[in-house]
Amino acid sequence: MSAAAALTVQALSHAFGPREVLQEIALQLPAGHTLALVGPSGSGKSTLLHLCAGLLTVRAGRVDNGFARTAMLFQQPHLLPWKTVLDNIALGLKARGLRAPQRLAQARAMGEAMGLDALALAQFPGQLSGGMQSRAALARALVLQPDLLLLDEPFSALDIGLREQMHQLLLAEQARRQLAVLMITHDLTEAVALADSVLVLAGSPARICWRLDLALPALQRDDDWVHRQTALLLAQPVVRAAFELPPAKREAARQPAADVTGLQPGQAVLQTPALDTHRCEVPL
Ligand SMILES: Nc1ncnc2c1ncn2[C@@H]1O[C@H](COP(=O)(O)OP(=O)(O)OP(=O)(O)O)[C@@H](O)[C@H]1O
Repeated sequence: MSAAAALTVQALSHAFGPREVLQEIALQLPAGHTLALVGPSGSGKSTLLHLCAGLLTVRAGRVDNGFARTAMLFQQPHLLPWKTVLDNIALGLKARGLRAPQRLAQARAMGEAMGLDALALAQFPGQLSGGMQSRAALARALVLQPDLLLLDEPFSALDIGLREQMHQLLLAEQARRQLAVLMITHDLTEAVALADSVLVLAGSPARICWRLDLALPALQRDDDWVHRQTALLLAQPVVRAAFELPPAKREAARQPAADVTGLQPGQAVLQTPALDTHRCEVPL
């Protein structure tokens, strides 16, 4: 992977038949960064992720994926029920042409790093809890040493404790190497906990209507910080309108809009420079 590797999306629009879903989307995701896509149901988050993954054909605009290896995690773990957990994790390595002893050793090491012990690795997916299956799915993706990880809400069905464990595993992997992550989530707190930038998609067709840039490294964020930033994000009228929420009543709505960048169609507006705010990098 070159130091300048990035996923770049420019002027991306998409329609399903006559229905326009996305309009003029632009984003850039460099190595080591995390971008979270949030927005109301049906706003086109999965469509955007699938266009980035090459699962849908780009018809208007551009998606340039400069990363050498991309992996994707879906809402469901999609493990093969007739293979052991270890074999599931090793599956992608077989496609890479690794010999059996090598791929099983790498799969075992990654499974263990994800908290799967020898017993769990020897079992079939149906014998594992949902949380263990999610760990296996994450191990199967990470064992391929991707430079870019696309996450389609893989943690949404997990309880709060398991979800936190998965976050820590992901952050540890990111700290180890320059893994870029593009994630969809319905959970604004999760987005603020993990992402360097949160992009809010809304409208019909959807555009990026708001961007929140968070300079504090994810590993240094504590619960108070995450909740404060989430409250500030949720207090923004544009974000509330995106989710069809009534106007905010809480104190957060009266606080200055720290750490947020509102994007009007065609222009970037830096609301209030704050310590944690990056310069807006969305090419419009
Ligand atoms: N293959 C398809 N054919 C036709 N319409 C589609 C297709 N896939 C998605 N859509 C429509 O495109 C719109 C955006 O869907 P998409 O799944 O991208 O939204 P989303 O923001 O990911 O939704 P959710 O948060 O509920 O998962 C929706 O109206 C959906 O019905």
